[in-house]
Amino acid sequence: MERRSRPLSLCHVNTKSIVINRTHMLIHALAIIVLIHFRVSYFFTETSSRSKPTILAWVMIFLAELMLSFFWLLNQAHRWRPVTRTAFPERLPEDGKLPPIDVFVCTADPDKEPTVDVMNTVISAMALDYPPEKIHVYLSDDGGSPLTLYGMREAYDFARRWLPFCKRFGIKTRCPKAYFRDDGDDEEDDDGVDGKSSDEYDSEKRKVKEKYELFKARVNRYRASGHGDSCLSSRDHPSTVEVIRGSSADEVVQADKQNMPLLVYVAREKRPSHHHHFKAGALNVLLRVSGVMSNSPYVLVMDCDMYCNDPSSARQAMCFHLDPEISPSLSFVQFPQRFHNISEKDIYDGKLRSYYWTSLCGMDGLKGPVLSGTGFYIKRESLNGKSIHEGTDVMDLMKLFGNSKEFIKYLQQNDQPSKNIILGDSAAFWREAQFLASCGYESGTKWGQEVGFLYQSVAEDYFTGFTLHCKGWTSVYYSPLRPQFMGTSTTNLNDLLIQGTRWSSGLAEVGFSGFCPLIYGSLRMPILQSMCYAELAFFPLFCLPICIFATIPQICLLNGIAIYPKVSSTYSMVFSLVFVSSLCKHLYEVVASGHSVRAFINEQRMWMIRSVTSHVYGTMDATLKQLGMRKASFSPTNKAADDQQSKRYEMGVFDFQTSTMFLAPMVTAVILNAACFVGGITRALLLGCWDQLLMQMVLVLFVLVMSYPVTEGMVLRTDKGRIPPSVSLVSATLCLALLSLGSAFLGTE
Ligand SMILES: O=c1ccn([C@@H]2O[C@H](COP(=O)(O)OP(=O)(O)O[C@H]3O[C@H](CO)[C@@H](O)[C@H](O)[C@H]3O)[C@@H](O)[C@H]2O)c(=O)[nH]1
Ligand SMILES: [Mn+2]
Repeated sequence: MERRSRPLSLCHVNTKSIVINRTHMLIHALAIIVLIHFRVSYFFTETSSRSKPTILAWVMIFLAELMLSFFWLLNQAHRWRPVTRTAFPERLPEDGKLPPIDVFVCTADPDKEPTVDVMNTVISAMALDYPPEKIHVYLSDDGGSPLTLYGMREAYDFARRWLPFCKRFGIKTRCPKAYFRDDGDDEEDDDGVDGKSSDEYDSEKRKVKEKYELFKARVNRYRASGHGDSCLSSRDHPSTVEVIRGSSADEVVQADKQNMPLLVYVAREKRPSHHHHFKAGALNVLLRVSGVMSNSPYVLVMDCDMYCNDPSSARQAMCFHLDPEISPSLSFVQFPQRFHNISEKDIYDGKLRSYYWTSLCGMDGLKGPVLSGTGFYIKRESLNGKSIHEGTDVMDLMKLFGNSKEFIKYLQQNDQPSKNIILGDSAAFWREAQFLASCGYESGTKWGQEVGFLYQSVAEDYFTGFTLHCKGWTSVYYSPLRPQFMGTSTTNLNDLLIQGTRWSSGLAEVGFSGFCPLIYGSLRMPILQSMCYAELAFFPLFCLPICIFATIPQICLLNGIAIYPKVSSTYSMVFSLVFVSSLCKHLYEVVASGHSVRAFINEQRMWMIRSVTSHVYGTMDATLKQLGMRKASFSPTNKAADDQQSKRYEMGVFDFQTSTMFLAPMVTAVILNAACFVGGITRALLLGCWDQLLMQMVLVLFVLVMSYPVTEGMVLRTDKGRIPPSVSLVSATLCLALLSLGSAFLGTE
């Protein structure tokens, strides 16, 4: 009795953060009000310094300040009530009573996403610490590549060795690549060998390692033989659905089939004439195919670059999904994305610390975190768009879900999932599966609009989560000490900015659409929650104020136009307060989350770099899409590392091997700041106007110090990763043009 009453999970409100956050909010808000008062009153008082150009500069700076203040306000929503959680998997009911889970892994391109790595993800999912007959792993292969299918068969064979090994010795790192990579002593301590003699463990480990090497070699040989070449067919191929049963019958395997999770390969049909909607489209096909095979009530979604790092995530997620207190409205449990390939120095802020350490904990204290694409356990029912029960009219359901009677039959049996497993020996079944994976299946249905993962934005995760919250579903963020999922982060500037552009475009797309969180969201969810969504949707718009702050005060400085109060006036204190208080708050958050001052600097720097590059292009892309002048695109990030680039990354040296499109705005801004700084100092030395111009000089100096790696890449470095002189030249010309244009508008003389 006593056992039953103990909760499966606890939610702790982070009181200390709340006190600090709200106090800071109050002080900062007051300072902003004074600042606004200062700006507004300027426009209503006659002073000798008022000339048309000065007013123009002031208006621009004021607008930028208002935008920053608005973003700051949105940013406070997730700081209102941060929480953390604890789960108690040991209190779950016995295995027989646990619900089944379907695992979805997506891959798209065997060149950018090395097959062996994708299979590692698949194997780590098969090895989840959960009754194997209740785990069904589906891999969606958007590349339709024979190499991936071959890899799956090999992976299955290896898993027949690997799974019993993990179970027998209580291995925690069940992604073979990670396990053998961290072959050091720490790992063994961590993993323990569960009472088995270490000789036995060592010898088994050696054997398994041999098998793993063999598995890798076979896959790589297949690739080298050219069998896997699928460049041409990746956009044009029929559907394939296959239950993987392994190829080698002669192996002495330690596990019988009963102990292996179901493994299914799905390549949906792709034709140039049909839009395939990228990952969301792939996930929806998996929802349908799995719907007629296992139809588990819960689905774990994983990107192919993110493996299960701790096998207990399924049980931990169930602590929330089976908790009667929160379960009825709970749609998904989101685990953080952590990355295994981030260097000590993390120069590109690849950890996304502010998102995974601050924002999501904050949203968890409201209605729940944003859906973050990978590492989440979602209730299948919540993706149906409406509640379905046995009596629901079949014709109505067909309008929503398409014409598969089989699929609709299982849809209506949502409550008895485990009985549905068909290991498909009938031809009719396979025809149905192919039909569900065909590219024409969705036409005339509500897939992607109301049902499944939504197509509106290339940030399908964000948008799907948003509409779930709009419908009243909630979510939970759980970030235990040992990361449950480990992914591959982008580790060079080029990939990072391309990815950033896609994210910005996907987010801004929602912000600009009829689904704008501030309007559509605030009518359907608590205002604080909608502010959190708006913060993300408008995040790319930081490019507007930052581009102004990177140029206007500088051009004004060069032309002797003061846009900040005199240092001797009290207002200057208020401006300094706003500046320093936001920096201090950020620094505090970085340090309080266990990170270094260097991380703080990296975050500031990357925020500036992104604001003048990927945010700008993302915003433009979203605007053009909104105007119907551009189509959506999703180029998967490159997961195969380049040696030279990796070396530079490890050393903490920026790699500027990226397109001029990304480099030019950065370099132009730095040259402009440097030139105006020199010009401003000279002016002050000659004319002695320090009092008026000092604050501007400090701002410019701050920009220059933060962007030191750009200056270094331009002037001091000679390696391949430097900024090419041609780009510097183009940027210098751009800078000259900007200066003359700016001075023509703003110059007083
Ligand atoms: O047409 C496509 C394109 C991509 N993918 C898969 O989508 C996943 C994510 O792609 P990736 O290149 O790794 O992009 P990231 O920018 O790293 O992904 C982040 O951003 C995406 C939204 O832009 C989210 O879907 C992801 O979960 C999130 O990790 C990968 O498994 C891909 O194989 C497909 O299945 N089909
Ligand atoms: Mn990824």
